[in-house]
Amino acid sequence: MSFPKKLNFITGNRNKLAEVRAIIGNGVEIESQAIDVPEIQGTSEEIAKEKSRRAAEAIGGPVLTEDTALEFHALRGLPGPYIKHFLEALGHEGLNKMLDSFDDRTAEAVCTFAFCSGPGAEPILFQGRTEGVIVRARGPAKFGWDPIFEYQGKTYAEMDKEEKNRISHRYKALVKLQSWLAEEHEREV
Ligand SMILES: O=c1[nH]c(=O)c2ncn([C@@H]3O[C@H](COP(=O)(O)OP(=O)(O)OP(=O)(O)O)[C@@H](O)[C@H]3O)c2[nH]1
Ligand SMILES: [Mg+2]
Repeated sequence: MSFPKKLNFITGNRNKLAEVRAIIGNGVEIESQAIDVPEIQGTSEEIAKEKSRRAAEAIGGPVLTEDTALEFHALRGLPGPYIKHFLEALGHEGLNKMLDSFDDRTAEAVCTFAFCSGPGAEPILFQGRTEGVIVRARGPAKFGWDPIFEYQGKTYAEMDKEEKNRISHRYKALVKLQSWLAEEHEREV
């Protein structure tokens, strides 16, 4: 497989795209198409893989996709990859209330990128995790559940962009993706 000089990040989420571009910098060109790829049920890994397979089929070429999960430890990992629907239905306060009867409010933000080199190819996964605590909303509500995910005393929403992008689940996954890209490049030259 030839080393991808450009990545076509298929996502309907503009905030994800902005963070990916900010974290990757000038290393690799990130193109994007906002195609709505149907998402299956399953683990984060299964969902991420299938999303990239379907995106590769849809555009007939190499793609990068990403799936984000928010795992509440007290709920044994739920809502996990279904956080989007829980957030839409319950909002920040509803997600907090889900944990009010538990002592444990810890959670993990999980980002799983999948690179699929084309229709029929097996996707490769790059996962990053950041541990935090679910708190009552603090900070501007610009991106999903950022205001209720606290990491070392600050919610993601209270951090400036650079600060979040140095410690986030997405940053950690992109470090792995970038080192894979560098290895592929080494192999080619
Ligand atoms: O506060 C947040 N900080 C983040 O860093 C973050 N990353 C994702 N999300 C939200 O979590 C759900 C994942 O669902 P998701 O992975 O299916 O994403 P999506 O459907 O928006 O886009 P995509 O599937 O087209 O890529 C969606 O509600 C996203 O808005 C975040 N919220
Ligand atoms: Mg989605």
